[in-house]
Amino acid sequence: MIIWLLFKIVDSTDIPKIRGLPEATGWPIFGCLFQLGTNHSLALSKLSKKLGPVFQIRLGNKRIVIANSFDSIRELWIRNQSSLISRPLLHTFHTVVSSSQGFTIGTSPWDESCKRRRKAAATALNKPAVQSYMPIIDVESYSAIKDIFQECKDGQMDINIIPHLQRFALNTSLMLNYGTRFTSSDDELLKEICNVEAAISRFRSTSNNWQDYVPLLRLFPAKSNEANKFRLRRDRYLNILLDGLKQDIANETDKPCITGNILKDPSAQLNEAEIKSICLTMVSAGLDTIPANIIFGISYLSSSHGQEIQQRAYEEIQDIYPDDDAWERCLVEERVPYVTAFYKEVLRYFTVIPMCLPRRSIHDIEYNGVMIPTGTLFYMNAFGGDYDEEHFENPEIFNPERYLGDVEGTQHFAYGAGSRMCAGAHLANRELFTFFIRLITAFRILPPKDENYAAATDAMEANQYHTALVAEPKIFKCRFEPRNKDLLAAWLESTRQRTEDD
Ligand code: HEM
Repeated sequence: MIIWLLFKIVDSTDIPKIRGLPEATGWPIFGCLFQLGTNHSLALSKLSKKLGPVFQIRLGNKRIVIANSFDSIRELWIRNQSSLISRPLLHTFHTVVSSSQGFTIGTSPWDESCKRRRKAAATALNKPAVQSYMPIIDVESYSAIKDIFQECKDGQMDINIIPHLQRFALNTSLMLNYGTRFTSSDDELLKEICNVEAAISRFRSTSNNWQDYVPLLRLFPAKSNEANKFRLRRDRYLNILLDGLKQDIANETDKPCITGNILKDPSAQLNEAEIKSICLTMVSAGLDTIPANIIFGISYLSSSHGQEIQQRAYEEIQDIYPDDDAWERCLVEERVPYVTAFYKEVLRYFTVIPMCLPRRSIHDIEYNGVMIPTGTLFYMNAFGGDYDEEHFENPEIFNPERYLGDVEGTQHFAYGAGSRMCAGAHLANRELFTFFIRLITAFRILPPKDENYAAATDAMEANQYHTALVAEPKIFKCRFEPRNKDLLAAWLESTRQRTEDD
C-alpha cells in the first residue's frame, strides 16, 4: 500500500490529464523524456503527424500543451495572448542559475515587477531609441568587416568567421547596455562572457534539464552544481560591468547607454534588482541569437545556391544605390526589399530558438472545444510552425522570394509571438539588415578551398547543439573576396574617421 502510494505521488502531474486533447504516451515518472531525445523540436514534429497539431505530453511531473503548426500557434499565442502572458518557474534556471542576479525579463513570470521591466525594455528598444543606437551598429559592423578584410587575403584564405561575429554581438550588447566595448577578440573577459553565456543557454533549453521535470533527480545534484559554478562566474563579470559604468558616471566619462539612462533617471522607479535584471536581459538576449542568424546567413550565402542569392542581392543594392552609398544609407533606412526578404528567410529557415521560450497560462483557454486549465505549461514548436507545409510552400527550400511583395501579419515564429514576443525584434532586424548590406556590398562570399569545411545548408544539420536553447552553428569556413578593394578601403576609412572618438 505504501509503495503504491509513493508511486502515485512521484508519478503525479502538476495539472491532471486534459480531457479531449490527444496525448503522447510516455513512461511512468519520466513521461515522454526518453521519447523526445535530444532534439525536441524534431521529435515533436514527428509526433504531431500522428496526434495532430496540438497535443499534450508529460515530461516528468509536468503536463505540457504543445503547438506544432503555424495556425495553432497563431490561435494560442496571438488570439489568446492575454491568457498566455506568463512564464513558468523551472528548477535549474530559476533556483540555481538565477539565485543572485534575478531572472531575465524573458524568464520572469508575469507580475507587477515584470510589467515594469518589460515596459522599460520596450521603451529602450522602440523605433526612435533603436535609431539612436545606429552609431553603435555602425562602429561594430565596421570593426568586424575591417577584420575580415584584413584576414581574407583577397579571397584566397578559408576563414572561420564565428569569433568575429561573437565579438560584434557582444560589443553591440555591451555598448548598448553599459557604453563599453572590447578592442581585441583575445580579451579574456570577452572569452569568459561568451563561454559562460553559451553554457547558461544550454541550461535554459527544454531538453537538457531532466531535473526540472523529475524532482527525484535533484537528489543527484551534479547538474545543479555545474549550473551554480556558471552562476558565480556570471555574477563576477556582471558586477565588473555595472561597477565600471557607475564609476564612469561618477567621473562623468560615461557614454550614452540604456543602463546609464535608467541609473540617472530617478523617475524610472526600478530597484537595484530590477536594474540588474534588465542588464542581464540586454546582455544575454542578443548575444547568441544575433550572431547565430548572421553566421547561418553567411554559411548559406557561401553555398552554391547562396551564390545566386548574393548576386541578386548585390544587383538590387546597386540598382537602389548606384552611387555606392549603401554602406552609409543602410544606417538610416531599410530600402532594399530583397535583403529584407533574405534576412526574414534566414530567421524562418534557421529558427534559432526552435522551441521558443515556455509560457504558463493565467486563465483557462478554450481550444477547439477543449478546456485547458489555468496554470498549464505551453511549449511552442517554433521550428515546426516555421516548416508547416500548410502555410509555407516548400518550407525546406531556402527562398527569400516568399517574403517579397505584400506580406502582412505574422511572418515566422523566430521571435515568438503575442504578448511576450521578443522585445528586441526591431533592433535585431536593423542589425541583420545593416550587417548583410555591408557584407554583400563589400565581398563575394565563396565556398572554402578545403571542402571538409564547407557549410551544411540544412538547418537541422548546421546546428551543433540541439539540446541548447539557441542553435549554435557548426564550425565551417568560407572565403571573402573583396568586390572592389579601393571602394571598401574608402568606406572603412570614412567610418573610422567618423567614429574615431568612440
Ligand atoms: C535575431 C535575434 C533574436 C531572436 C531570434 C530573438 C528571439 C526571441 C524569442 C523567440 C523570444 C521569446 C518570445 C516568446 O515567448 O514569444 C524572445 C524574447 C525576448 N527577447 Fe529576443 N531575440 C533576438 C534578439 C533580441 C535582442 C537584440 C534583444 C534586446 C537587446 C531581445 C530582447 C528580448 C526580450 C526582452 C525578450 C523577453 C520578452 C518577454 O518575455 O516579455 N531579443 N526573443
